[in-house]
Amino acid sequence: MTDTGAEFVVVANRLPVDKRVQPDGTVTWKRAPGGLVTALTPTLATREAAWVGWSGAAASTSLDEQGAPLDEQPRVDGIDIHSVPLSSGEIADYYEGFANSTLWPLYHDLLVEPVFRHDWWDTYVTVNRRFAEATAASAAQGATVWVHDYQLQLVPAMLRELRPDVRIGFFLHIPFPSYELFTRLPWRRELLEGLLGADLVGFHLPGGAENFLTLVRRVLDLDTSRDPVGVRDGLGSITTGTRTVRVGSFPISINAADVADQASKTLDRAAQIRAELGDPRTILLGVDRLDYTKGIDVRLKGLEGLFAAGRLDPAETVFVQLASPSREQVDSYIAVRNRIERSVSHINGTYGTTTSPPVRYLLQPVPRDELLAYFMAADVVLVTPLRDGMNLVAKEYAACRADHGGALVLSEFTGAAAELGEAAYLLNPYDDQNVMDVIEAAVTDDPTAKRTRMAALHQQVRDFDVDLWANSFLQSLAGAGAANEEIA
Ligand SMILES: Nc1nc2c(ncn2[C@@H]2O[C@H](COP(=O)(O)OP(=O)(O)O)[C@@H](O)[C@H]2O)c(=O)[nH]1
Ligand SMILES: O=P(O)(O)OC[C@H]1O[C@H](O[C@H]2O[C@H](CO)[C@@H](O)[C@H](O)[C@H]2O)[C@H](O)[C@@H](O)[C@@H]1O
Repeated sequence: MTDTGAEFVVVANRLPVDKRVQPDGTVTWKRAPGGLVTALTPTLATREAAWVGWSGAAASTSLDEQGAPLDEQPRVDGIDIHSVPLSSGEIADYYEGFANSTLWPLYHDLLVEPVFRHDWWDTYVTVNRRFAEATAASAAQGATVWVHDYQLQLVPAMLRELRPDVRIGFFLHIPFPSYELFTRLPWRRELLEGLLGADLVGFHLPGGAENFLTLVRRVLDLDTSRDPVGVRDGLGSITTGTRTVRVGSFPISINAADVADQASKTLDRAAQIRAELGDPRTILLGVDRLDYTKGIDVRLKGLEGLFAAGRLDPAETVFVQLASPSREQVDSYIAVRNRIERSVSHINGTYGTTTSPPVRYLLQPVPRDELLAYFMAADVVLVTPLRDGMNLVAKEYAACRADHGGALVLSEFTGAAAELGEAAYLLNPYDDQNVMDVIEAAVTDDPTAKRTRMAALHQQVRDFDVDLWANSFLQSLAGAGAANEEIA
């Protein structure tokens, strides 16, 4: 880190680098390509930048005099990496506990029952404070700080307390729930007050922004705007003391030109994948973290129904599900994995032969190039979440298909449906009949109609890419911060 600190600081639960410890104990850090780091690369490249986050592993370093693990600060590709250490107990209570067993299910429509535990909350506060302190130490005077996601909702107010000179933006990557769901939280006031430390609070969809405005008005009794919030425009506002917090909708996207370019180099591998799968008439594909929100079981049930009714022929159809292990210590994730694996076995046992099972299921992340080759090989991609903040897989598939081949089946309950819903094959994952009808239509529809739909999807993601997301958020933040600084 420079002596004066960074002028742009990203704060996210995850670091954009992987830490490797060699057998001799030497530590190396390698950039890990992820959605957020790709999105922010142009911004990070043009400024003195720092990234505050967690390495993903329990801290193995020694403890300081307060008993907290010591942190690490490598510089990787010009970014000051500030690694916030978490002990294994903190990972259990803050990450697996409060973030992923309380907030995640509550914000995703109670798909599983959230667990409310005061000891988890206490650790969430402690860890958020550690992130805020690390950020305060790494930011230059007047820096712009962009805090990300539900794991760190207390950071904006904690950071403002420590560093009133910095501009603070907060972006939530998952859905933001209604008053009725959110107010179940025993700590509803604290979480809202935490977010109000920001100059700008951003959501994917206007609905999330409007839920936030309603909650602030009703729970904290503050003055807020009441007009509908627009997309990248028409910001809402909240008055708190002498400050105005702006509230907006900024749908995240991908670097579509880059994805299309990379995908165009995988055509040989795509042809090889089709051959390896037995050259079926139809390849269906799912790509997800193994999460109960993603509706992997929904698509399996739909497929089974279509096989059972003779509407799709299992001898001519292969469904490939690429699943990445996720949050594996959390009970609800263990349960959904068991459900999915039972269903895969049942379908293959009932509708397959020993040499050609209709479902191919992989529980491992695949390399990026391989993933793009699967997108190019797929006739239909199934994106069927019960609830999802955005869903970048849907956008990546649309970006890959510059050839206008393939078809996208997309759940209404994804953020992506707000932009891709007209040209995708839209389904309601809660309606078994509709799931079957829509998957069947995407397989059997007239090829010209499919090409028209994919051309529209591809154009949409080319026109609204990730630069637009980052730039529109940061421009709104600059405006919101400047207005507050004038008053101060
Ligand atoms: N390289 C690779 N990327 C994956 C794999 N599975 C999912 N991804 C990527 O992970 C991201 C998932 O983002 P999204 O659909 O928004 O869902 P999220 O998991 O809830 O963030 C996308 O960029 C996917 O391409 C995999 O097996 N390999
Ligand atoms: O860090 P993990 O616990 O392994 O989880 C991975 C990320 O999952 C979530 O992704 C969300 O953000 C995407 C991009 O905005 C969006 O498309 C998707 O709908 C969301 O589910 C989570 O929000 C991230 O914090 C996690 O790092």
